[in-house]
Amino acid sequence: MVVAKSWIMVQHFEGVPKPEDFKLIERELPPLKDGEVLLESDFLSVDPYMRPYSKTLLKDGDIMIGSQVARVIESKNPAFPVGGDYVGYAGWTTHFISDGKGLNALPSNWPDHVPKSLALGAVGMPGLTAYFGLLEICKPKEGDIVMVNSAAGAVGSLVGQIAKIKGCKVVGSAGTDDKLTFLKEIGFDEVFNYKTVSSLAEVLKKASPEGYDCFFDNVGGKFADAVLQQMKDFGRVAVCGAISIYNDSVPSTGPYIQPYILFKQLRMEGFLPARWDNQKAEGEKQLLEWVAEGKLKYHEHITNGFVNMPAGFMGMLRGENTGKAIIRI
Ligand SMILES: NC(=O)C1=CN([C@@H]2O[C@H](COP(=O)(O)OP(=O)(O)OC[C@H]3O[C@@H](n4cnc5c(N)ncnc54)[C@H](OP(=O)(O)O)[C@@H]3O)[C@@H](O)[C@H]2O)C=CC1
Ligand SMILES: CCCCCCCCC/C=C/C=O
Repeated sequence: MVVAKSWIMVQHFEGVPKPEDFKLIERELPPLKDGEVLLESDFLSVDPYMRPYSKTLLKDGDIMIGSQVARVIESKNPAFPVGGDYVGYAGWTTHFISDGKGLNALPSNWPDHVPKSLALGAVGMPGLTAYFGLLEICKPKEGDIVMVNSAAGAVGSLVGQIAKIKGCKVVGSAGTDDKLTFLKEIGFDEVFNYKTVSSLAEVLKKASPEGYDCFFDNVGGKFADAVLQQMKDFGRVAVCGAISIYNDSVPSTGPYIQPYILFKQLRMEGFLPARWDNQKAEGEKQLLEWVAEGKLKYHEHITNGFVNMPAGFMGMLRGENTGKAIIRI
């Protein structure tokens, strides 16, 4: 008999998620039926999408959405042997039963020295987001100038490095000076702390007086408004995220962006990595290769203990993470 611990969302978040919005529950899992497997989570992911997606995908009392790297500990399905590692989307839970649908095996050539938690980060959804979002939406060319915000995070830190691999100049922003040091270490050309600069417009102009060819936007809101005004003609904007407005209860209004898009003839496109599911294996292979060769550096912000998962999530939204925010059981 296995008892699964899970975190539920007690009530829909109002503004910034708070500790009282989460509750830890325990459930006894039933015996396995034929075709089923029992998995135990080793690493769980906390991601910004959980905040906006909770509004549409969850109702009060549901288990929080999310993914994990989990190990098969009992199997009644020969396709999923005991000991196998899979990425699952079972939510914030220590154990779960699956019929195998939606379980994704880690790439077969996963090197021993690469932590399996990277299947939730640099070689997982955030990695694929950076890879396809940058290459397919921004379409960077050698010599292009690329701006990325939330640059020290899971996606942004990879975007900057992939842009460098492609021969671009990369400008990145983050919310602490320690994060700026990290960005310089992984190869960013120009960096700034958006929380301490007196004018976003000025710092963006100083970092690249000629403007920007590509903008990989993780933040949205006023930050995006400032960058859009400094795009070069025919610039490409990948709308990846809008973390600066996910917690807004009332939608804010900003400058209307159509004139910048029109007169600079910009191309601006939102995207979700599932669009490239048919190329997922190729993306994972390239990311894993770059990681194994040391061309793509990764950093993980590990929170230990399932009991601390809400704290890890709220901390990530506040900017406590450098690199990918991970919960280790
Ligand atoms: N399109 C897609 O399919 C995907 C989109 N995303 C989006 O990409 C973005 C980054 O995600 P991810 O890399 O996983 O997360 P991060 O690892 O970057 O963590 C979130 C970071 O956001 C920054 N942040 C928080 N609040 C603000 C704010 N008000 N203004 C500016 N920055 C803020 C913090 O860093 P700092 O110290 O710099 O403030 C924090 O560390 C998010 O918007 C997310 O929703 C992610 C994955 C897939
Ligand atoms: C049931 C869980 C759905 C998880 C979807 C993950 C896709 C991430 C897309 C992110 C968008 C913005 O952050």
